[in-house]
Amino acid sequence: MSVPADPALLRALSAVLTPSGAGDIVAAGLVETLSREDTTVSLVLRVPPGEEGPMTRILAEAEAILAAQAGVERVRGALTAHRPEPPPARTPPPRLLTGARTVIAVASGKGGVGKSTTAVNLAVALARRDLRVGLLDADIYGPSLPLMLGRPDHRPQTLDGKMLPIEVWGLHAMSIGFLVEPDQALIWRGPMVMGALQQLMGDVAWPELDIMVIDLPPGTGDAQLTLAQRVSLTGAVIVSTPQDIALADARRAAAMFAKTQVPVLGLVENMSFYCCPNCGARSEPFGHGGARAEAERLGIPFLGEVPLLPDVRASADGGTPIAAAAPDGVAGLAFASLAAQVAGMLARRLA
Ligand SMILES: Nc1ncnc2c1ncn2[C@@H]1O[C@H](COP(=O)(O)OP(=O)(O)OP(=O)(O)O)[C@@H](O)[C@H]1O
Repeated sequence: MSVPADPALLRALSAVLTPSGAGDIVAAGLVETLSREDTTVSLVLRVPPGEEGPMTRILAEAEAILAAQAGVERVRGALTAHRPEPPPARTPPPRLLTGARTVIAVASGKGGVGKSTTAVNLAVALARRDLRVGLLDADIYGPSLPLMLGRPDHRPQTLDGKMLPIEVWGLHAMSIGFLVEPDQALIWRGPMVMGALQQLMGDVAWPELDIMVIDLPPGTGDAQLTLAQRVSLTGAVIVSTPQDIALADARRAAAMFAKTQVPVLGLVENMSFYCCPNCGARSEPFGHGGARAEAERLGIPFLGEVPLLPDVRASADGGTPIAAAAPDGVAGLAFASLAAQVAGMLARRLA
């Protein structure tokens, strides 16, 4: 059976430039089909009008790149004539959050893996690197940021019709949780979801920021896709626990970002191992190494392991993120390392 090829192959193809040299063939939409059957990969490239000559060379280049990928033994490449131009699309709605130089989404395929914990601590660790950092809790189904930041009862002030983000732990933060009563069940119907997200992004007086960290809702549904389309995401960090079931969901999240052409900055393994707070002994209740192996399989960076520590939960519940409460502890250092890698990957955009 033929299946869509994994995101690593698509990423490999993005090294091939278009005939004009402006952009790559993936971003330019020239990859018509990329599928895989066991060790055989099939590739069909679309020929833009008048580019038949250079596209033959580009197809050969793309075939050579695919043939060099792990697990690929045979590549079947073909060119196809250009499609008729689609009717002019309606003007797309304006992009949101344009005041941030970079925007990264923290995502998970599954709830409860520590996505919000990672987003908050990553944001705090980035702010500790003297970056101007925003944190947007877009997890409209279960906003946990107000509690994790120690401001469960905060209500935003407004200035000139826009809400002011809260300033806490060196961050500028906003959450849907600041707008609804605590414990109020958030049951959103489709159009309301985008309305709420639009409000969080467009109706807030965000200052100029180096990095906006968005805590996405868990899963790979409409809210995540819409957000990826409305915000120019610089990249995504995927959080998983080591179990196979969480990793399968992480894989789905990676595929979603590949589909929306958002680069995945890497995979973080949360609750990776347990450190006994008394004796410091290490154990691995959920197994170990799964996320690293999965990252390798997907061809994305592995961004490190965050330990399962009672202090991480206690400090989140107590409103002081562990990256601020104990930056030199084992979890604080894990988040500092994550922040250093993310800042490194964004360095060109932040220079
Ligand atoms: N490394 C860790 N060590 C100990 N507790 C953790 C760790 N990471 C997360 N937790 C705890 O696990 C619970 C779930 O974490 P969190 O809310 O961050 O998950 P989530 O993936 O954002 O969930 P959802 O998206 O469903 O809200 C919280 O109580 C949090 O304090």
